Amino acid sequence: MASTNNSINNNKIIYTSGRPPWYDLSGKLKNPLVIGVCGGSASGKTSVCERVIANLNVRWVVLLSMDSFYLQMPHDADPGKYNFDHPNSFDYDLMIKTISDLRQGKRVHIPKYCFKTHSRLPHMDTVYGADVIILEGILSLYSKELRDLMDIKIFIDTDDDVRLARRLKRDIAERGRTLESVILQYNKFVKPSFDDYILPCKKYADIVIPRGSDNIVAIELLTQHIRSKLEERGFEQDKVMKELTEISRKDIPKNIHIIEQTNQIKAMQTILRNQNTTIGDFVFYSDRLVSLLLEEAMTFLPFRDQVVTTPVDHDYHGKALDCSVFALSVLRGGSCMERPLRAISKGIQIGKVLIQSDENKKPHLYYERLPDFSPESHVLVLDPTIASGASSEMAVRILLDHGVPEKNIIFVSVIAALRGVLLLNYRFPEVKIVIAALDNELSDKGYILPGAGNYSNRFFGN
Ligand SMILES: Nc1ncnc2c1ncn2[C@@H]1O[C@H](COP(=O)(O)OP(=O)(O)O)[C@@H](O)[C@H]1O
Ligand SMILES: Nc1ccn([C@@H]2O[C@H](COP(=O)(O)O)[C@@H](O)[C@H]2O)c(=O)n1
Repeated sequence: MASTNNSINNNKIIYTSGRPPWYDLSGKLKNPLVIGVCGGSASGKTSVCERVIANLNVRWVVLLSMDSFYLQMPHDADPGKYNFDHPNSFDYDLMIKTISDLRQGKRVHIPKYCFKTHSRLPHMDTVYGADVIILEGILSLYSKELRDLMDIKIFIDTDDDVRLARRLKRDIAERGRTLESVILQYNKFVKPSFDDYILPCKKYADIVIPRGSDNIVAIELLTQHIRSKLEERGFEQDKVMKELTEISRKDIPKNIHIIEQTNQIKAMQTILRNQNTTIGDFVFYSDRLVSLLLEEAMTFLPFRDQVVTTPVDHDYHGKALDCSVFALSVLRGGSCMERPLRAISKGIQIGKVLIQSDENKKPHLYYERLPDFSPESHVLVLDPTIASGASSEMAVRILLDHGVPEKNIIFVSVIAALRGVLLLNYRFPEVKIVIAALDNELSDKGYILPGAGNYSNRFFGN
């Protein structure tokens, strides 16, 4: 598989093209489309999936490989005598649970597998739901329970000789094998298991694609079919984007709050946006502006009435904070906002997530450390910029996954691009978004324009 992104466990990659929106315009969870792609080893399953994903141009696709679900080979087993092509080599229970959880929009942990050591790696990948979930693997259509979770079942039918030739090349180059070992394994296990278990799965397929990724016509037809199935389910990305771009600055939805553009606020922004501003000044004015933003954000927290007695023995009818408040810092940018937050909110617990975009500007979760959220928690999300809105969506989704209600989330950002912030609001209409500035443009490279450049680089000086 081409390494367009993500986590590489030696040769196989869990491809997650972007992250999910999960919700329709009314905030309801959408049903993702689950596709199973089966076929012999090196038939081109992964290559076909990649082509379909590229053609589809849907934002949220998860491509899982059955290889991630190989059971641990017994310690005393000889890899040369072990049948990796038998159904018993796979953890079907985990596969079924994973696909079923993903269908429900739940977060899942996917094991990583190493073909060189024939074992699971200690770390897992965290994957969130998607519009389209694809499971590819030699026996992905073998289990009825798994098939029942699939909306479209595909079999890639590539000539045996072609597959063997490709496998030889790949296994020697990428999986640390010798010519002899590949041929031995092929004759002893791969070919017999193909005949006994894999080929019989063809009868379950809705679509059979001869010649794998060479079959451009079949791939195009499949893409169109998936598109129409997605439309039936209410995934209308193009329409949504068009509607969003038609929203004018005057019709900004009520949960997007831009702080009052006083001269003082404009002056701070001017310093932050100026390319000649020194790091010292950038940090100073960032702290100042973020403090004001956070104060404004906190006005959305629930308060209760409280009466206190003043030192001159009079009652004062005041207010007290009426909830537990946490913060979620979206690293690295969010760390620029932590100091002013700690100065305002004594002892606040700050969770951290590291979300980084790949070369296709798709966000991926690399790290999370979270406090114990509850349905009563209110959370301030700290991220100084909202560009495309994709990583912001992911941060919100993580909170929802941990039981924080959407209405209890307040997203605090210094500068947001119009499109990104509208998209975030579209996905999560109840999240309050508090920003200091709303910029009109987003460049092809994903930079907010006019923007302030890379916020954390300017803050930390690198
Ligand atoms: N149409 C093709 N022409 C040439 N090589 C291909 C083609 N499709 C796949 N390959 C190569 O064959 C190997 C296996 O392809 P892959 O798509 O990973 O198959 P699978 O997922 O079924 O094992 C890879 O090294 C890939 O680059
Ligand atoms: N430790 C392992 C595990 C699996 N295999 C072989 O991988 C093939 C499945 O992967 P594809 O990408 O080709 O679908 C399967 O045929 C196993 O023989 C292995 O060699 N070693």
